[in-house]
Amino acid sequence: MPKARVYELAKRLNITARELLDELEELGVTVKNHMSVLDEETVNIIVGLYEEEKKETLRKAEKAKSKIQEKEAKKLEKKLVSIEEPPTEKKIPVEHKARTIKLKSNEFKLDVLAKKMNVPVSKVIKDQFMNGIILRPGQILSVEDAMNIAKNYEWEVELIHEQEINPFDAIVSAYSDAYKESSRLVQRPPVVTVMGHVDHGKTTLLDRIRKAKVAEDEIGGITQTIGAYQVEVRNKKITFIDTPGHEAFTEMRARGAQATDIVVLVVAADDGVMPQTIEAYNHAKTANVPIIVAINKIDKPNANVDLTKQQLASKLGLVPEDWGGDTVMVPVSAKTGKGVEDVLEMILLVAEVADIKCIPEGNARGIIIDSRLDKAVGPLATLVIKDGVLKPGSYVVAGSASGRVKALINEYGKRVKEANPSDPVQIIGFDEVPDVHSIVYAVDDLDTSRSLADFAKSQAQKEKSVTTKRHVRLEEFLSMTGTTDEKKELKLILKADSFGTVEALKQAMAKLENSDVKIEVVHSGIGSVNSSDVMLASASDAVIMGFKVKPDAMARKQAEVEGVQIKVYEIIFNLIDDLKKALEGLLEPEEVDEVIGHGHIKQLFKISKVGTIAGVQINDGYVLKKGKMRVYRRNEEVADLAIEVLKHYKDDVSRVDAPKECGIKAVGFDDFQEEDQLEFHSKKSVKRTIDFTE
Ligand SMILES: Nc1nc2c(ncn2[C@@H]2O[C@H](COP(=O)(O)OP(=O)(O)OP(=O)(O)O)[C@@H](O)[C@H]2O)c(=O)[nH]1
Repeated sequence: MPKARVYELAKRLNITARELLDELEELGVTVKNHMSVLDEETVNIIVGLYEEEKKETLRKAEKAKSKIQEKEAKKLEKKLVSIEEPPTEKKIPVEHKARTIKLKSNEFKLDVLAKKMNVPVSKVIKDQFMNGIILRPGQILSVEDAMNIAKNYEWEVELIHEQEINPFDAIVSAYSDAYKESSRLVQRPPVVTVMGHVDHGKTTLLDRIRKAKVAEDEIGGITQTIGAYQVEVRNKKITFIDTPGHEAFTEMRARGAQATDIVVLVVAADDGVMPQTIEAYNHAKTANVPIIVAINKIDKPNANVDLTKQQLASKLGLVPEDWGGDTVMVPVSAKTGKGVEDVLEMILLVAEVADIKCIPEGNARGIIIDSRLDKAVGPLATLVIKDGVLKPGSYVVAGSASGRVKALINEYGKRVKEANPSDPVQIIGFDEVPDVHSIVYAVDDLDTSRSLADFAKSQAQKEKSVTTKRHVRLEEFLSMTGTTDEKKELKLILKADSFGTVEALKQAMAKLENSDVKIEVVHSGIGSVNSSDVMLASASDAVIMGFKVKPDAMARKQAEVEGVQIKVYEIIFNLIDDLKKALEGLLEPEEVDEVIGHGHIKQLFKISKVGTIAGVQINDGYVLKKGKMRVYRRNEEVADLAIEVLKHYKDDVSRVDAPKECGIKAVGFDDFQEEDQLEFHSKKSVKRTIDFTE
């Protein structure tokens, strides 16, 4: 509405100029007299106020009429003739408990909020105007604004998260639909991951293959490995991924991205089956990936291929073909090169049987196996293509990272014009470093890639704010598996202090199974619960049970992130009893321990008669005096302590938050060292991931 003089506007509003002047004064608008000109904004606000008030009054009149409350209706109608400011609402007494209004994301509008608060829109506008905030009827509000406005009337606003449509689902289902049309599929080269126990020769074998198969001049072009390379054997390609460990392999799977088609399990013939051989095998097995065993170091005088085979059969159930089994085992020496050709031949053979296919054309998708920020070119991601063709100029998205491919670089540092299924390739062009192990999709245009990335970003933020339990918990096993007729299966990862105990536990567990429930030990091993166990549990939806072992610091953190439950026991009876109850659906959710923060010791103060006070920097979260703290030194837990004194400067406090510093005296412990890492934890009756049963 254009500018107007006071008397003109008053006329339009059917009130006297005096009334309008009073109103303006109340709103804090200074005007001289009834001839003063009001600017456009003020006119709009006043008109909005009156119109809203009129509407509100009409609504009330209608309502009153319909309820045959004649008196009220007449009063209100009368009010319409000479509209006055509604009597200021009485302030709700402070002791009145704040009420909650639940709004969907599309309901953050002034009118909706006012209606839900049962306050006329005009009043809200007026009140906010007094606070220096200009609102208009129908205005869309931010969540924060809505909360602030509501607070004035003793209301709280809550955002209802609606089931959002995940735009990535449409892309994924387009690929799965295409996979259903077998005529569209063609074979692609196998992608191979080499796994095995530390020092059994994974790197040497990969290097040997590369040297044997890649022309010298190309090797010369490699300035730094991109984490994958391709070789050609009898005109057929094989891609090797140089994953840093089997955790990475399983993490990809946990994210729904299986990069690997075949696993080569390297076992040194002079050392045999070792704990990480078993871990690696279990990762490959749960991923349902064919395994070829490379029995390595056969050049060594103490190499014993038969003994290794025996161990593979007895410990892993992998029986070699020459003993009547179905596992391909190849004796090799990565050092001399003997048998390496056989490994490659076997990979091709297994690949043929496995019938590895892809959608050869169309928009590409791939799996990121490495990513980093390069000083010269910015975000850099290495991926292995699964389907389609990726070209420079393609628009891509990987989680919250998006962009346009500026350049594609192969493993020899050369720019390439396209990358086809199973090719490893580096992408330059993402706007941020994409998460390693996420899936890259090529899309039609920049808008699509940006909006997908925005969606991923908002999802990630939501996930951060809501602690979701994503995996099975012992207490809820029966209820979570529902009421299907199928036999219910509780998946476990079992870690103990000795092989004997593992075996004893497995036998005891077998006795617990009945016609309705089955226990599947996905992986068992000795030693502390590590991040590999957590990733495997996450990928296979298993609970981790530890007997006389504890999770290491990394595993704890990862379990929190992945929502994996770790239960630790000191007494066999308790472990078995818990399992029994879980299978019978009788296990009560218990009070659990929650990690609330981390810190490290910066300085030590030794005070006679008192003991050692640790000067602590809180890195994240907070510390509670009534909580406890675990002390880690070189990644090993050295103590779990109650806190006797918690000080912030000179004050005794009950809590200190990051990034503050504080002084801590622990109960009965003075043996701190500078740089000890601290993990603060506290009991909570809410369900969490790590339970210390004893
Ligand atoms: N004699 C002999 N030594 C080998 C052979 N393969 C590897 N080695 C040696 O074994 C040691 C470990 O080999 P790597 O290739 O580093 O083993 P890895 O499995 O990659 O080890 P991590 O990366 O630490 O897990 C090195 O000293 C190699 O030279 C082999 O076939 N014969």
